[in-house]
Amino acid sequence: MPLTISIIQMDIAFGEPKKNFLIAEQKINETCSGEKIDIIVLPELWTTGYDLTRLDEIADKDAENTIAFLKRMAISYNVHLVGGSVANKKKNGVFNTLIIVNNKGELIHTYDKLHLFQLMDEHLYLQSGSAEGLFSLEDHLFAGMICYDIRFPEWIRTHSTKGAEAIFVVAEWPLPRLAHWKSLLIARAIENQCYVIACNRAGSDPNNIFAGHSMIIDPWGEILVEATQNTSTICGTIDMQKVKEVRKMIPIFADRKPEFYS
Ligand SMILES: O=C(O)CCC(=O)C(=O)O
Repeated sequence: MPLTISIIQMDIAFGEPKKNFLIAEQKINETCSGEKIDIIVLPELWTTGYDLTRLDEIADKDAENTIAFLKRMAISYNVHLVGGSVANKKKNGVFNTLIIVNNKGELIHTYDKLHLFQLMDEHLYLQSGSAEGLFSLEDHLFAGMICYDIRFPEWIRTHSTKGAEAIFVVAEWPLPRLAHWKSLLIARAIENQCYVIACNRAGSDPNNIFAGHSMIIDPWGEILVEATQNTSTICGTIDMQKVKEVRKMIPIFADRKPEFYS
């Protein structure tokens, strides 16, 4: 059964979680007031932005507020949420955590960003995760990835060889590397023969202008929908039959020779 996805490419108020919860709620309300949406996607660090020096103060303790918010949205609008990532303050530090909640309001999975991006000082303020991003919704296996993770094809492959049919990417990807964003996302879709559903943020913060250009790419590498650089919500439909067809036509998973790869 095809699934309709809504990607919320929002601007993020720097270091202001309260404001960002209001923005997200309004956008979720707007996108759910039209056609039936199955899955909503939010961007990376959407409650705080990259206000890293204040994380101790503004990070969400055990992501409690964010999880409660996502559960409330999921039940109110009967929608699954790949609820973006947030600064998540645990006992052993602050993590960049992606949260998935299903349309019954159940917490399905959390994934802590594995690869920390040194160019934006993440390694100085955040802890690296240690577990996979696989999760299941509507009887399909998906994977959640965060921004810089897409530069590590082996990490995405770890998930596609375990059966992921779509990769959800949440990001705050800066404008100067827009060409990398597009090329990497398309490459990940083609080489893993899966959908790539990528949600970037819009706007700017004191250090960066962000690229926007959220998109949905099919398993053949075709872009189905793509946002501009501006704040917007884009919708598209994915059909897992297409994943089966492409994987049958060019059976790369059967043809792999992992014994030769280091
Ligand atoms: O890899 C890049 O160029 C951007 C990565 C990034 O912005 C992030 O991981 O937050």
